[in-house]
Amino acid sequence: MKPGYQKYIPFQPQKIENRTWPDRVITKAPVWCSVDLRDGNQALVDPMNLQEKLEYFHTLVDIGVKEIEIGFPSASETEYEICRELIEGGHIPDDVTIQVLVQAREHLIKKTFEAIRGAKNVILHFYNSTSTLQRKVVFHMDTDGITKIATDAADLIYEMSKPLIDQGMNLRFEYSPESFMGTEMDYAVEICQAVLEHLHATPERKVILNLPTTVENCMPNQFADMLEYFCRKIPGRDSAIISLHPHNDRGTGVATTELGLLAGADRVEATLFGNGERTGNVDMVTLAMNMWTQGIDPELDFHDINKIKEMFERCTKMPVGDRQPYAGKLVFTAFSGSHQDAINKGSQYMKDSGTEYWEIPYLPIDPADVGREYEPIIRINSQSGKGGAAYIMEHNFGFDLPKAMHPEFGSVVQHETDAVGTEITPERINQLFHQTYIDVDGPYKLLKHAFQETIDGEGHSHVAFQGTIQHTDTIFQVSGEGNGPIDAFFNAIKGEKMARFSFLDYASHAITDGSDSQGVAYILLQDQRDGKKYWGVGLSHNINLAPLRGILSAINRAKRARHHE
Ligand SMILES: CC(=O)SCCNC(=O)CCNC(=O)[C@H](O)C(C)(C)COP(=O)(O)OP(=O)(O)OC[C@H]1O[C@@H](n2cnc3c(N)ncnc32)[C@H](O)[C@@H]1OP(=O)(O)O
Ligand SMILES: CC(C)C(=O)C(=O)O
Repeated sequence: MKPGYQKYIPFQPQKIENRTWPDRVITKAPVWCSVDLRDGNQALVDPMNLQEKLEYFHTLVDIGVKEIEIGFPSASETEYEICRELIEGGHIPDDVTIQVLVQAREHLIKKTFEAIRGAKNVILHFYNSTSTLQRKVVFHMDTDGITKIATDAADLIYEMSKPLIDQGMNLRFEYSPESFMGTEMDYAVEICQAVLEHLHATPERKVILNLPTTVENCMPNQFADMLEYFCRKIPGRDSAIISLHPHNDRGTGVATTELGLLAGADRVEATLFGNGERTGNVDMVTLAMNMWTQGIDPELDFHDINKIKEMFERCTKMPVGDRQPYAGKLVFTAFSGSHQDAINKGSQYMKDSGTEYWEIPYLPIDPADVGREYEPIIRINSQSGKGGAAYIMEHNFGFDLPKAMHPEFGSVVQHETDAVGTEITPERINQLFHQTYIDVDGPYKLLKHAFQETIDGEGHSHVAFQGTIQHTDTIFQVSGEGNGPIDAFFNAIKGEKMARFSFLDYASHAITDGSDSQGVAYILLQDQRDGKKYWGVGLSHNINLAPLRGILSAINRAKRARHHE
C-alpha cells in the first residue's frame, strides 16, 4: 500500500457541459423525509426502545414532517414490533406517510410486507449498493448482476403490492442505488431506469429515486454536477421524484443538499441535528432554518428548538454541540467586544428605524424564531468590550448608560475579567456598577435636603435648595438658588471645597422594576485642578434627589482617586 495520503484514490468528477445549477436559487421547501428513526437509530450506541421511538415519532409529526422512515422492520423483532405498534396503536395521522427500509432480498421484503399491513400511507424503500467499490469488494458482481438484484426486488415488490393497493393502501415505492456518489453516472441512470420500468412508474404513480451520498466523498459542486447530469439523462424524469440522502463525512452535508436542490432534487432525507451513521446524516434543522433566513417558508416548525433538543438528547443519548447551528447553547452568544458593539447598535437601529427586516450584525436569525429570545445574547469575559457591559446594564438592569460613560465602566469590567480570567455574570457586573458609582459613600454625604420651587409670571422655574452635608466628622449647612435643582445645588456648594468641579454632562431616565419606579441620573464632572473627568450616578425615588446623589458620587470618586494617587 502507498504511504500516507497517497493511498487514497482521488474522486473522479463527472464531466458536464453547460451546467445550470449555479444560476439557480432555492425558492421553496423540498418534500422532507425524516430518517431519524432508521438511519439515525441504526447509528446509536443503544438504539431507541419502543417508548423513545414513539415519543420521537410524535415530535417529528408535531414539527410537520409528512414522510417518516420508521425503521427496518425486517431487521429484528424489536423493529418489527415498533412498526406494528405505530400502525395498530393509531399513532400515525392520516396525512403522514410511514417509510420502511429493506435490502433487495426476498425474505426481508416478504417480512416487510407483513410489517406494514393495515397502514394507510406507506413508502416501501428498498436499496442495493451500486458503486464500483461495493461491486468489487462486497458483491463480486458486474453491473448486470447488480441490476438484477434491484429489478428482481422491484418485481417482487410490485407483485406483492397489488393486493394491498387494491385494498386501499396508499403504497408508494422508493429505490436507493446505495453509494450513488461512487457509481459511474451512466450506470446509475441505467439501473434507476430499469427499476422505474420494473415498478411501472408513471407521472401519476411516481417512484422516489433516492440518490444518497452514503459516504460523502466529493465536494458539493461535484455532487451537484453529478445530480444535474443524472436528472438530464434519466428517461422518464417525470415518473420519478428525485430525493437526496446526504451524509456528512466531509462536513459538507448541508452544502451538498443545498446544491443538490439547485441541481434538480425534489426531496430531502435528513435527521434532527444530523444524527446518523458516522458523522451523521444531513441536519434537517439547519437546512430548514437556512431557508427561513432567506425568506423561504421551510414548512417545518422549529419555533421551540430547546424542547426538540431536550427530547432528542434524552431519546438518543447524543449531545447537541454548543456550536450546532440554530440549536447549540452558544450560537446566539457574543463574548467578543466588536461583535457585542455591533449587536448593540443593530438592536438600537431596529428600534429606532422601525425596519421591517431583521438587521442585526452577527445574529443571522432572530433568536425568538426558535424560541430562544430569553437567553443571553451578550456574555462578558476578557474578550468583551465597553459596549457589552453597557448592553448588560441596559437589558438586564434597565440602566441606559450615556455613551460617553461606556469607556470608563467598560474598563472597570475589563479589569475584573482580567483579574478573574473567566466569564463574569450579569449580577457581578451590576454589583461592580453599584460599587463603583452608586454606593460611593463618602467622604461627602447628603444628610438632609429640601427644595422649594417657584414659577414666575413668565413660567420660569426658580429653585431654592437647603441641605446638610457631612464630610468625615464635620457637618455643615449649605444653601443656594438656581433655575433648577442641579443649578441650585451647585450654587449651594460654591465656596466649599466641593466647588472646584465643573459640570460637563448630565443624563437621566426612569428605571421601572415591577411597580417600583426610580430615577437614575448620570453626571460628568471635571476636576478643575487637574482636568480629570469623573462620572457619578445617583439613584432615587425622588427625581430631584437622583442628580444630587450623582454629583456627590462624582465628587466622592474624584476625592478617592486623588487620595489613592
Ligand atoms: C447505507 C445504509 O445505511 S443501509 C441500511 C443499513 N442498516 C442496517 O443494516 C440495519 C439493519 N440490518 C440488519 O439488521 C441486518 O443487516 C439484516 C437483518 C437486514 C440482514 O442481516 P444478515 O443477512 O444476517 O446480514 P447482512 O446484512 O450482513 O447481509 C449480508 C448479505 O446481504 C447482502 N446484501 C447487503 N445489502 C444488500 C442489499 N441492499 N440488497 C441485497 N443484498 C444485500 C450482502 O452482499 C451479503 O451477502 P452474502 O451473504 O452473499 O455475502
Ligand atoms: C439506504 C440508503 C439510502 C442509506 O441509508 C445510505 O445510502 O446512506
